[in-house]
Amino acid sequence: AQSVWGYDSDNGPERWHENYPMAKGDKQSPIEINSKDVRHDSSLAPWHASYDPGAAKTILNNGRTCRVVFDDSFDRSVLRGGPLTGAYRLRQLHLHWGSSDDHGSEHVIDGVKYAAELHMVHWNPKHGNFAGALKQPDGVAVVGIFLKVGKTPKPEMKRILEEIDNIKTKGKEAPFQHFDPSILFPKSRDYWTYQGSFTTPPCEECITWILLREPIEVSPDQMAKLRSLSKNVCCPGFWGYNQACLASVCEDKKTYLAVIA
Ligand SMILES: NS(=O)(=O)c1ccc2oc(NC(=O)c3ccccc3)nc2c1
Ligand SMILES: [Zn+2]
Repeated sequence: AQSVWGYDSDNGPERWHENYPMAKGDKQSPIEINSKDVRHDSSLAPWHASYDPGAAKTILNNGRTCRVVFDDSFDRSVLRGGPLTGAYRLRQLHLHWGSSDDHGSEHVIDGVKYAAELHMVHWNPKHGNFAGALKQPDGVAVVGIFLKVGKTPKPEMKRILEEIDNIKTKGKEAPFQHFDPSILFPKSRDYWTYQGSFTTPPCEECITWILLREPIEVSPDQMAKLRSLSKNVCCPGFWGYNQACLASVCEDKKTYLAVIA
């Protein structure tokens, strides 16, 4: 259906601008980062996150990704420093992944596509609410963490991925409490930063990106678990990058259904 955006040829990034004019902006994300073009800015401070584990509320499968939602009704879980002025409130975190380990991240670093990319979305309370913050260049700050498949997976990722079994179908939401997402941060706080946008519609150019240089590791079966989320939502919705794997699964199902039919 043309009306719903996605990653197919008829509703993909090349056509998002038809419904979301911002998609044709000059500060669109994601981008490729080439170390040779990166400039060191000595005026940048280190960034700091101080999250309250009690702020975690629910985990939901919105038909595109799995999203953990936090209480952002006051400065309870905030991100400060780095390129930011003031405290930005953590609203949600979600992931982007692909159908195989050689792709899936949205940002590409020196030609490297990681298996997945985790986004922690924060907004600037000086703009009143999230919807207001979307309209401001300093409205939103997203910390991006790259995930690569390895042998020493981060045990903390387990918590999110274990929950996936409870939100198998689109629209499913489950309680997700007592969770401090800063346990997902890699050892190094090194980061790249740039002014960009939402990587999916509405593509608003309101994001200060803070991309962590050091990836975290997940195990092969943790990646499979993430991809399994796609398997159970075989609908033409807007799955995003995992559209490919969903399509393959759908394809299989269709073929399978065709066989049944
Ligand atoms: N990949 S991204 O650039 O981080 C990205 C892209 C698109 C997004 O839409 C939203 N909406 C909410 O969080 C939201 C949460 C609750 C209510 C309304 C909106 N967050 C996004 C982050
Ligand atoms: Zn994202």
